[in-house]
Amino acid sequence: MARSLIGGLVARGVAASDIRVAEPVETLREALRRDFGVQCFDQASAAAEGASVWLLAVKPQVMREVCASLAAQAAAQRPLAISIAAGITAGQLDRWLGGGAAVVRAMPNTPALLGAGITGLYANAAAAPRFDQAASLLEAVGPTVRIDEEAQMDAVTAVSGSGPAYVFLLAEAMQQAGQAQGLSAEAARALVRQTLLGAATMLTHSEEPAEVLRARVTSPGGTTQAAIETFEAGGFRTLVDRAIAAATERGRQLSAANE
Ligand SMILES: NC(=O)C1=CN([C@@H]2O[C@H](COP(=O)(O)OP(=O)(O)OC[C@H]3O[C@@H](n4cnc5c(N)ncnc54)[C@H](O)[C@@H]3O)[C@@H](O)[C@H]2O)C=CC1
Ligand SMILES: O=C(O)[C@@H]1CCC=N1
Repeated sequence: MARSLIGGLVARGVAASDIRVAEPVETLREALRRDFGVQCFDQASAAAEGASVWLLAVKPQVMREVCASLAAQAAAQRPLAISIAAGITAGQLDRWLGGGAAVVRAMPNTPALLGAGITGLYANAAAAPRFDQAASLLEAVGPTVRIDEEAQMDAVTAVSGSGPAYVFLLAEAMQQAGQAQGLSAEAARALVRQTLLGAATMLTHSEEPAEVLRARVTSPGGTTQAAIETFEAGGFRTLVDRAIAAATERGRQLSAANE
């Protein structure tokens, strides 16, 4: 995810020399330098030195350890700390950074790499005066949505953080189904990719809700109706509801498991 954000920021004119990245894996550091020209370090403390904004992009399971390694610098530098980790709360981040930290929880998604991401943002009280700074950083890779109730960040994660994977799953399933009906892999892939792009473009350019756009494709007694009835009879909406609820719950579990 950090790679997507770095790519998006650099593509949108942020000076690569202003971005300092911590990455313990040498081959990944080399790739970041080569691809984006950013400064790379093997320790978080080295990357954070002198920086007024920290973007914490490690796995939830290692966030505590990384924050602890930065606590002394957090007390001295008083940075704006932005975490993109699923589940980990602002209270946990604040505590692990030593207390009194300005913390923003951000939940971006991987289309950020193309400037087509969307990010949910929640700020704790200490970060509220610096909210715009966090928003403008993430806006380099797509629009942002301010979330006032922190508990809702798990739902943001479930809908838009994980969301691209649901679309890719749909693409995989449609492609396989097209091939099962006799299309070549190449033809099925081309048809599915452009169909998803076209539908997503209509969703973003139209004032009409998804429901109306769907109805317009669905001729009475036609092919779409046959497919939609099959989806509905198979419990499609319930399945999506259960999947998003499971992802939301996993966010809560990630917080509790890393307490
Ligand atoms: N993948 C996604 O679509 C999204 C991920 N996130 C969040 O982003 C975070 C990272 O997830 P991914 O990018 O998927 O994982 P990843 O495993 O691809 O990236 C994590 C990176 O952190 C590095 N790392 C490990 N220990 C480190 C340390 N001590 N200091 C600095 N870097 C260290 C790893 O070498 C790795 O390159 C997670 O907290 C996840 O919840 C948030 C939104 C979307
Ligand atoms: O799967 C995950 O936990 C992360 C958070 C949102 C997308 N990827």
